[in-house]
Amino acid sequence: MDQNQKKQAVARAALAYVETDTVIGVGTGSTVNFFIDALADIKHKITAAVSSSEASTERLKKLGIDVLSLNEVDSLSVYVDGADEVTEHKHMIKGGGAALTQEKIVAAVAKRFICIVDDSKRVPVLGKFPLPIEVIPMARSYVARELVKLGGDPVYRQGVITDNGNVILDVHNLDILAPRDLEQTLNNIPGVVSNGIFALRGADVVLTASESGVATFD
Ligand SMILES: O=C[C@H](O)[C@H](O)[C@H](O)COP(=O)(O)O
Repeated sequence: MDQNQKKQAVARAALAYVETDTVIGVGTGSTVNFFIDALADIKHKITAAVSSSEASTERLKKLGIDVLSLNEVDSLSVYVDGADEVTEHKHMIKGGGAALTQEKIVAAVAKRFICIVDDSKRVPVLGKFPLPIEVIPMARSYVARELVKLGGDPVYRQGVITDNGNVILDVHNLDILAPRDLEQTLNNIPGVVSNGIFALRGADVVLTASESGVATFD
């Protein structure tokens, strides 16, 4: 099974968490793209979707799935999204596709977060994947200096502007042994819009595809 087949298998497994007649939250990325494609087969089952990026909104709409703005809904039954890294504590790094801020907001509204990954994303400790941080453009250099003080090695993601009009710093070499503390510390730096640690609100269920099938961890 190649990586795309694993992504497709785990995306299809997530359909079991889609509740009838509810609005669901949809993440961003290559794994979620397989989920959106699979969702099209059962689109009559849901009321609509709330999306975490322009890319996912476009894909959902193309497949005839209604997309609502988050301000139009009070609750989401479930949020389905991929991750760049996930631990056994269901803490994640996200934002490889620069969609972290809207992903974090949509996930916060959802009753359950279903994380869908292939086995290459499972890690014992977060941090090998450079940690994405969305930053207000005029604060970029200041935030970078603060990140160096925290022991990180920030790299400006050239040519990328987020859906919110901001920039991304990818932080290498951070020791993420206490993800909830670091998530909070990073949130407190003026100019940081959000950071890619999802630990204060981690996943509720992690579905992992490997050669032997899809494993559920909840
Ligand atoms: O900003 C992007 C998101 O956090 C993605 O969910 C994450 O990067 C995983 O993407 P993929 O499924 O393409 O590996």
